[in-house]
Amino acid sequence: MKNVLTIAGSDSCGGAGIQADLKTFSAHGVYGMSVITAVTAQNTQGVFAVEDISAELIKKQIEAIYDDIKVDAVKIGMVSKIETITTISETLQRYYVKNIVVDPVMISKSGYHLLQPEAKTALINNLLPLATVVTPNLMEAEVITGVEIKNIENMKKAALLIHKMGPQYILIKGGHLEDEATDLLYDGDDFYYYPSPRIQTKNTHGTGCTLSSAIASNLARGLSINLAIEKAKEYITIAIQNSFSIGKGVGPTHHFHELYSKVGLID
Ligand SMILES: Nc1ncnc2c1ncn2[C@@H]1O[C@H](COP(=O)(O)OP(=O)(O)O)[C@@H](O)[C@H]1O
Ligand SMILES: Cc1ncc(COP(=O)(O)OP(=O)(O)O)c(N)n1
Repeated sequence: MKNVLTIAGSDSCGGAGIQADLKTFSAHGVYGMSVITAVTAQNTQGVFAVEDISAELIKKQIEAIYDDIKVDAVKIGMVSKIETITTISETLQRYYVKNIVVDPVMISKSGYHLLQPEAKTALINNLLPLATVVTPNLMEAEVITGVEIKNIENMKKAALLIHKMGPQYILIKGGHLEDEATDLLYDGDDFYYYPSPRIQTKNTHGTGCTLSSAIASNLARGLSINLAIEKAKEYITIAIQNSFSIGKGVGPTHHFHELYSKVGLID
C-alpha cells in the first residue's frame, strides 16, 4: 500500500479541499492521510467563514505522521497565511520529503480569498522551491508571474517564469481557457499538452483539488511525471463528466472506485 498525505483546508460540503483529496486517494487505491490547515464553512454557493489552525498544531500534525509513517507523496493545497506556509516549509524540509505536489490555491470559484493576498510572496518563496510539480490555474499563474494569460502561448511564457522560481515541473491548468480545457506541462526543457474538450457543466467544484491529488496518488504509485499527469487528466475528465448537482450552486465531481476501475484508469 502506498501512503499519500494532503496538507490542506477542510471544505464542509465535501467537494474540494481535504475531503476531495481523500476521496481521490481512495479512488486511486492509495492510503490517504491529512494535515488540516484551516476549517472553512462552505457549500456549493460559497465560502462563509474560515478559521485557521494554529501553526503549532499544523507542525504537530506533520510531525505525528512523518515520525511514524512512510509517506510516498504529499499534496499541499489551501495554506491561508504566512505563518502556515513557513511552518509547512520548515517542517517538511526536516524530513527530506519527496514527491511534493503544490496546488497554489488562492481564490475559490465563488470569489473568497483562501490565501491571504499578503501571503503570496511567502508561498512563492517557501513552497514553490520544494515542489516536484506546481499546479496553478490561469488566474494563479497570472498572480505568480504578472503575465496576463488568455491562451497557450501566454501559458508557456508563465511556465518559463515559474520554472525559475524553483519547482521541478510546472503544470498550468487550462480549465478556465475559453475553448478546450488544455493543461500545459513544462519540465525545464520541453512543453507537453494534456487536452480535453470542454465539458458543459456548472458542477466543477473541487476540480483543481482533485487533479492535484490524483497526480500525487500516481507519483506515489511510481508513475513517471508525464504518465502521472496523463492519468490524472483522464481521471478529472471522467470525474467532471459524472459531476452532479447537490445544493443550489456549483456541484462536486464524482469519485467512485468502480467507475474508474471499469475504464482502466487504476488497477
Ligand atoms: N469544463 C471543463 N471541461 C473539461 N475539463 C475541465 C473543465 N473545467 C476544468 N477542467 C479540468 O480540470 C482540471 C482543473 O482545472 P481548473 O478548473 O483550471 O482548476 P481550478 O479548480 O484550480 O480552477 C484541469 O485538468 C482542467 O483542464
Ligand atoms: C478548503 C478548500 N480548499 C480549496 C478550495 C479550492 O478548490 P478548487 O479545486 O480550486 O475548487 P473551487 O473552489 O475553485 O471550486 C476550496 N474551495 N476549499
